Amino acid sequence: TACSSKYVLSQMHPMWQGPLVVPGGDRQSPIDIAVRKTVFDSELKPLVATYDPQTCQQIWNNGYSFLVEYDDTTDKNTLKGGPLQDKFRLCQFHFHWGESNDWGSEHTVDRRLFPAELHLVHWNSDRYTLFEEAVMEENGLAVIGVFLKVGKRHEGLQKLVDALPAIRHKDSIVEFNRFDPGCLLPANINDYWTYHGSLTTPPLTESVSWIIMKQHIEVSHDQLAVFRSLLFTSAEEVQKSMVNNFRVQQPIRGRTVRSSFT
Ligand SMILES: NS(=O)(=O)c1ccc(C(=O)NCC(=O)NCCc2c[nH]cn2)cc1
Ligand SMILES: [Cu+2]
Ligand SMILES: [Zn+2]
Repeated sequence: TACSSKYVLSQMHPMWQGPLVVPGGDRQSPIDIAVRKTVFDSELKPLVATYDPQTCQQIWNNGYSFLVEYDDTTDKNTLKGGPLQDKFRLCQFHFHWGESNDWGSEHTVDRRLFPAELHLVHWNSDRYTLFEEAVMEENGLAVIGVFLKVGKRHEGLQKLVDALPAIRHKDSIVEFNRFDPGCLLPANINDYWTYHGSLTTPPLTESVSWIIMKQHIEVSHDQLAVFRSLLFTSAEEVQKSMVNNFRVQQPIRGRTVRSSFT
């Protein structure tokens, strides 16, 4: 496993990440999960994720990543339990990845980097009526993070991979239906780490209950290579490959990462 010391990532950070550290921000993401410093919390409940593939709407390149967006005007795609007090609605999922298989994830486990990380973004529909409201509130969002490793081909991911050439440039969008986000979750979703943090791209708001899965999923080298064929740039601009779209890690600032397993 590649450790981050082998790859001292350049401190130069593309402006898309926004400032390296948000002034006054003491709950920023991503972070390293130092396993021996995590605290087992027996009160953490099993996670209950219920998703309806029919509510999948579009896939688009927003210039940071590619997003698969769901109809979140009803309670068809919900997440509850785990560390959450309320019911949350899936709004979108997206990934972060590197230019090579040696790095790409935003979170790390004992400094171990993964080639990519999936984020399933949910907002608190018990307390708010719109994502845009929830994104500003401390208990507004819940994001499930799943690490990707290079190995066998992920059959469920292929439908998504096949749609990527159509959204190569920034701001391109295509209709995308009947995709079950549940197929991207690991077999066991009850072993996770959880902590309070932020969005990892602007607006970087400290409104996220992070739920990072202990178990990774596997995708093939070729599937990941298609992610890297996307562009940060729009059709008129000089082409820049969409790679290394992860934020540098942020100070833990005394936060505790809880684990649902011993
Ligand atoms: N990397 S990360 O921390 O997980 C993350 C970073 C930024 C955003 C964000 O800014 N997200 C806007 C957005 O997703 N807006 C959708 C609006 C919407 C509502 N309903 C359907 N789409 C979401 C997640
Ligand atoms: Cu900068
Ligand atoms: Zn993300």
